[in-house]
Amino acid sequence: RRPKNFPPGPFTLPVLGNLLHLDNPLENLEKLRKSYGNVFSLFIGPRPTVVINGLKAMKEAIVVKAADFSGRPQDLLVNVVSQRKGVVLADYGPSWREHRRFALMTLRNFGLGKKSMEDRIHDELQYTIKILENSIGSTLSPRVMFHNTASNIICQVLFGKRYEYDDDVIKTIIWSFNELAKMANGLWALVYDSFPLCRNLPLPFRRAFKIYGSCQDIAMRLIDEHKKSRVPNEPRDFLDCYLDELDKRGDDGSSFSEERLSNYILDLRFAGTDTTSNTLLTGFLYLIHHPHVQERCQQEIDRVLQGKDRVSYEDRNDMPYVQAVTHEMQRVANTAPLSVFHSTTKDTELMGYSIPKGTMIIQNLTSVLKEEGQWKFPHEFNPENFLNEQGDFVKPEAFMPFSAGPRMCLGEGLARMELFLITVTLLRKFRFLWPEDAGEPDYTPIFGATLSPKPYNMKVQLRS
Ligand code: HEM
Repeated sequence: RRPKNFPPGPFTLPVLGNLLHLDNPLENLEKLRKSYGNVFSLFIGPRPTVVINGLKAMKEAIVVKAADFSGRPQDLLVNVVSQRKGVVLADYGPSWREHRRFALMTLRNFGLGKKSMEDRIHDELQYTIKILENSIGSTLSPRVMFHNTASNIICQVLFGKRYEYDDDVIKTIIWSFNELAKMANGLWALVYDSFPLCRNLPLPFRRAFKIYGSCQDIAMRLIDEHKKSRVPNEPRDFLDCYLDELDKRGDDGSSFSEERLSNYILDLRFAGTDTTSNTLLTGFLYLIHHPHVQERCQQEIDRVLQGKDRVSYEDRNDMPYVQAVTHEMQRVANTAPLSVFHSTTKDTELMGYSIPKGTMIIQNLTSVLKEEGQWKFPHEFNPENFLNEQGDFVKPEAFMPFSAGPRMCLGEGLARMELFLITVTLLRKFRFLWPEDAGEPDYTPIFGATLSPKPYNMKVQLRS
């Protein structure tokens, strides 16, 4: 039963609630939005859930009433498996806040350290360039390449280390997180989430605990290695910074601990890899099929960089067109279409509806990134969405791929730097083409933990 003045929604089935509506989530949520408006409700099994659509309702919830809407559901399989620690799934409260603040400050300070964030990105790009150079004259599937680039950049930031793709550590982490993502979207997670009495039974969801445990063992080994080789107060990476912070805090009862660090680095590695790599993968698919956009970027890049040996993040201010393109790549990639689920922290209201404490909240970011009235060309790939009449770069309010408010993506700065530096470096050196025998491109995305394009191949040419 819907509580009094709860947002409207479709008829619910016993036990299943509205699960059948989530079969093809993005399409079905759009249909429901058309029937019930920008704020509607669903039952995921027995769990009441409110779906928020469109810029106006989204802002009211996550910006204006930020504190009311910034919780995370705490009793889903994924939370229990990750022990409600880390940062992505941690509930709104002092320990989440402390950890979030620490990560933001640490990531920002990397720009000032011996090896800046830009250096780390450029170092990794040398490997990407080598792969592309070796592929000239043949075709290449860019999925593994972009995934490896994004994974190694975040690993360099977190552990000061890069991994070859066949390294056992990274293979285990990738495999484990893929399995966990599949399980989180599958039937057994639903049984776990909906029927608490089943939780202690030896059912297949117990495998998730084992898989997460093996990742945590790897994280603990990395922490031990760092403890042996570190010089206090001379941090090489994020992990060293956290260990310095632990020294500083001592046993003051704060929420910082080695165990929490292991959850934390797994969270950051996970949140910072598929998101960036799938954005690049989709972005390059569109660039390949819009050669005039690729060429215009190359002209701007050549003009601004001239004899410079590499692009710096500062250069973006002189490249309005490239900026518009990287933002448009993100808008169409729509990599985290339903954000990360939120939860209400107290009884509250949204657009006149009453929403009780503990209600699960789904932010339909797709509905904002493609909202008619907010964009010049909501349904096509067109960098003009980010350019004004004078050709200056402008960012509309509805550009929300990182969400907004206090839970907004913590890696936004790093992700934006990566997208700009990688796109410019690769477009400066190469031309990307569609293989003649590849048929028509299929832009239909695959829905998973993040949205990704279907696998595709590309051809690479060296620019003279
Ligand atoms: C194009 C790349 C990326 C996109 C589109 C993206 C998108 C998002 C979105 C939509 C959220 C949920 C915000 C909310 O709940 O309201 C999020 C959260 C988060 N992201 Fe990202 N992200 C990207 C890259 C990264 C990177 C590189 C990192 C690593 C440093 C990262 C770390 C995080 C963390 C830690 C959170 C949880 C924040 C919290 O709960 O306080 N993300 N991201």
